[in-house]
Amino acid sequence: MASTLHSFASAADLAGSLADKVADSLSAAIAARGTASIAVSGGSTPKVFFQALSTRDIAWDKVTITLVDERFVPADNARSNHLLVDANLLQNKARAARFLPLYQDAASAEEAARIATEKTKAISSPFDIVILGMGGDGHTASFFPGGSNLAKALDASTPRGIITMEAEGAGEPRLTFTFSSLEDAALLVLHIEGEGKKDVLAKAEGSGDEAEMPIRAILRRATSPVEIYWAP
Ligand SMILES: O=C(O)[C@H](O)[C@@H](O)[C@H](O)[C@H](O)COP(=O)(O)O
Repeated sequence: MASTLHSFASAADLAGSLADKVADSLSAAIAARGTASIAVSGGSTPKVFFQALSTRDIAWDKVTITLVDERFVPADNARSNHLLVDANLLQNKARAARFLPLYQDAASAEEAARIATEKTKAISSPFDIVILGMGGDGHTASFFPGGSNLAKALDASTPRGIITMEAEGAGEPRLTFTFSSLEDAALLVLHIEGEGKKDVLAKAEGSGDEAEMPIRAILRRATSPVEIYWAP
């Protein structure tokens, strides 16, 4: 599917513009269905965007927020994406939103993925909004090169839901929504920042296997147009 690059002079400009776009999309979904859903990524990039979005005056009590992926750690662990969202997005007006975590206090990541899949089925699909990030290795979500479940994660026929992923660059075992869960969001955003990530994107947009740079699956096969938000 096509992608559109939206470039900004600064991270602050990008955050404000993306927060406005997301708030408008959430409000449109609420007007149409009475509810709205958004799946966000963790990492270091989204923090300023989360803070901007948290201030937007929309019907947050009608919004369900979840994560694109999560490290298999509890929410009090510094590596937790839940902790990042709690500290930066579930603040201000967005405090009224419902948050569905992926991490579950289970005996294994596999059991946590099974439970999280069941619990997130309550979110209507497709997502209204998905915000993806991208690592320097071309991963997105927890679709890591060499990942234990990469083929299953990227297979369009894999049912929607959450699966585990282990990979050299991933740290802890990961819980991640599948490609099939993310690729048809009404608003599909790839949020990256820095010259280095722009170079990684250019390489990903070139030829090569999806397994080498899994972001290629989104860029090449997503049903929805990919809105790429970039700032230096
Ligand atoms: O759990 C995570 O880390 C994210 O979901 C992951 O997919 C992230 O988006 C990329 O790794 C980019 O991370 P940075 O924003 O830190 O570069």
